[in-house]
Amino acid sequence: MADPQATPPDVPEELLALRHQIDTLDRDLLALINRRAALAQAVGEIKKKEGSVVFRPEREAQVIDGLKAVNPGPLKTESIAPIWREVMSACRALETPTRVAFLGPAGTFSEEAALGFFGSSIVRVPCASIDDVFRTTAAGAADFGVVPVENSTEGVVARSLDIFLTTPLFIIGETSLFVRHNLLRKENQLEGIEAVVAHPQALAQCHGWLSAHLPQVERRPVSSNAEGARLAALDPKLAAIASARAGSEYGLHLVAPAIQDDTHNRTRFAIVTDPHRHPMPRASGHDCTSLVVSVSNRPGAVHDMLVPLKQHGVSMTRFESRPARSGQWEYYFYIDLQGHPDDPQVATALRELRGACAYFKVLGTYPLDVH
Ligand SMILES: C=C(O[C@@H]1C=C(C(=O)O)C=C[C@H]1O)C(=O)O
Repeated sequence: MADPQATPPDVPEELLALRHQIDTLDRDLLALINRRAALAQAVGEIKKKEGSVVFRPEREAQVIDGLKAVNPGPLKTESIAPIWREVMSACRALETPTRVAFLGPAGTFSEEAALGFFGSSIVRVPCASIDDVFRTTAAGAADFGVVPVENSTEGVVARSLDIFLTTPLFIIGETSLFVRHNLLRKENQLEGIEAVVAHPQALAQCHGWLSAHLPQVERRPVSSNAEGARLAALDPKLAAIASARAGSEYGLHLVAPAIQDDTHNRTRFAIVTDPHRHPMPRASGHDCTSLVVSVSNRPGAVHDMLVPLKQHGVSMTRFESRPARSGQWEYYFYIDLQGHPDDPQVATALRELRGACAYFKVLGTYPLDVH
């Protein structure tokens, strides 16, 4: 039998020499990464003694920011974050396992977001619904939960925002994903599809394509896109809308790629945890603080509430309203501010803003998503 490692006779000398150098460097890299891992283990021992938590999102953000600032190239700066996230994920796993809950089953965009944020050295805890992600994390069966909060085409994920009002969990990180929807099916053709099964958000995000290419076909909402893919694997008359990863997970053909109406379709996710088990991240230098507030129903109340932000030079990067369901045309406002409550200006602005609100809750403070 031929040796798979043997070099074919027609490979030029020059290429062989370069590959030899790469092999040598890879061994050096491996040795260096192992030295890094041993240091992380030592950090883990100190944390164990102190009884402090392992995952430090602000430190990980600083590590990535610091490397991006000194990257000499030719490696692209956007390649730094995914590489080091994986390295740090593997190092962190030597300190303690990180259990992460997300909307399952395997193959969802939520799972992809969890892997993108924590790296792949995690214990995956797939959940049946967004509510279940919050419940599982609050009950301590997962250390962190990953929940979608907004989509660039469809707007807010209402269920997540509503749960934020009452959950004891808080946000310690954010991450976002380009969402590419594909039509997946057991048979590699568009003919003979009886129903397209997907999460209602995905059906909405592909409305234009479905109307143009499958106008007569039923659109059947299911709990997640990956659940749709699972169902499509069982019934050849069904087609799913899901990620290419879900397609390979369930053995489906990619009948039509990238069918979302908006090619820049992005979803933003929040990373939540239990404040009794995890402290609020410290300032990383590039932070975001999320709040939910309400004001009394009187003219000028919303304006007055925002004045302290302007006065103290704090920028607002998001302002979202949701009905308070009181039947009185009252609203909750979801606000993202730039900065950390340890910044004196942010602290003062928050104190004054709180004074102007009927309801005020800090949902979390965390390092901005680093790419
Ligand atoms: C090693 C540490 O623990 C974890 C792993 C990190 C890393 O691999 O660089 C950074 C922060 C923590 O999430 C640390 O706190 O420094």
